[in-house]
Amino acid sequence: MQSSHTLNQDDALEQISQNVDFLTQQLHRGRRIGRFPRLLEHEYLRARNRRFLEIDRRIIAGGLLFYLAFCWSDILLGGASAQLLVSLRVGFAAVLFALLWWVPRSFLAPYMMVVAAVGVFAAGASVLFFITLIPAEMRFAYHLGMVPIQVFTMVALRLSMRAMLTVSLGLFALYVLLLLLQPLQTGQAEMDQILMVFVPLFVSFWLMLIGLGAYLAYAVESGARNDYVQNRLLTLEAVRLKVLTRQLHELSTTDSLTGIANRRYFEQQLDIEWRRAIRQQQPLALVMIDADRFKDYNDCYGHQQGDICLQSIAGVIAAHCQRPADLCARFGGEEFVLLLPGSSTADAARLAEKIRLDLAALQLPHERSEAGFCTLSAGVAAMIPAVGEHSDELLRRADRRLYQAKDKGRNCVVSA
Ligand SMILES: Nc1nc2c(ncn2[C@@H]2O[C@H](COP(=O)(O)OP(=O)(O)OP(=O)(O)O)[C@@H](O)[C@H]2O)c(=O)[nH]1
Repeated sequence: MQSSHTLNQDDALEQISQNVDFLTQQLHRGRRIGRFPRLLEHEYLRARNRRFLEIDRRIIAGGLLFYLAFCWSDILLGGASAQLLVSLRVGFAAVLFALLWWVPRSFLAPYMMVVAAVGVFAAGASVLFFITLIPAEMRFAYHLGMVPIQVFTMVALRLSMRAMLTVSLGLFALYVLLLLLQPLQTGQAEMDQILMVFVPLFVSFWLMLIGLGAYLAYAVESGARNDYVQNRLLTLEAVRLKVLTRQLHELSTTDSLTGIANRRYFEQQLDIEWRRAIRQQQPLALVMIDADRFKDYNDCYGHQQGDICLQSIAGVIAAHCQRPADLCARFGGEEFVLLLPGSSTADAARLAEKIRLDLAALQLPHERSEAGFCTLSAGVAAMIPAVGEHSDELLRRADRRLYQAKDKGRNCVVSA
């Protein structure tokens, strides 16, 4: 007989195995940063965003401070627009700081990577906008300002490859647009000659940086996805181990035929309760129960039917085992025990009598028994144990009374 609890555990193990197979497949698929199947992708993005929020809020704050530090260049190079540039820079940084610190984390978490990508894009776009405001001969310096922004996008933020490429190519496109709309010429021949060399070099340098960034983002993202799956597998293995340990514990303490505790577990509990009874000087009661004429039952109805009968008897006994400390167990063969901490002999005898009557009420046919149906005999004993006494004494007393019950003609409870 398998308990529903065991079935649930088997279901849980089956579910774990399916999940392990599914995740292992993800590890072995060809494309390393392709999206996971829908649900897993959703969970991955949630976990990634949570980590991103924890780690990268400080990095973004550092980036913003770095961005703010360039107020000095606005003042030095901005000419008539210096004040405007500083105000725009400080205002922009303040808005992002406020967003990072005052918007609740729980609200920001799902969008953190998008916020970071939009933030860095806006920072880059602001620098490009500043270029349009400063004197022509100083502009090239601000072109160089795009380098730290690109590096920050690539390295510090650890954006997904898609986000990194979107931000980088977006800024690059804006830069090209700016070059088309606002030629670099300063009107100074020597300066313009240098810029003619500088700009193509800068453009190709930037494109190379984006290529390198894409490769880095690919490596980081595929590693992160791999780690995520490996971590999920480790968690599943830990859960599997827990379920198996619990199952092993149940197997070693449960009687496989009846589903109630086995003798080994009973003996452990008897030892524990015996010592507790000594400490607390409380009574400990034991009922030994034996099916009557069970050899005849087997001979008459077959061993299989005998097993079913033993399950019914165990069911009746278990139904009366209601207090948390009460324990019923199969002692062996057709013999059962009931351990009742805190119960007196009279209490335990009353309970044993109820069990006897309940089994009789089932009227399980047994043509070779005196009653014509299945019955049981029980011996009851209770003790307030003293230091130095052994729990075997309680077992002996209950067993002796069980024999007395058999001698009295069976189908009865003896408690004195
Ligand atoms: N079907 C079945 N029978 C069992 C199991 N364990 C023990 N038995 C049988 O239970 C019977 C016990 O017989 P006995 O010890 O002679 O006692 P009894 O026939 O019940 O007679 P009394 O105890 O004197 O009433 C034996 O025939 C065992 O084979 C079991 O798991 N399943």
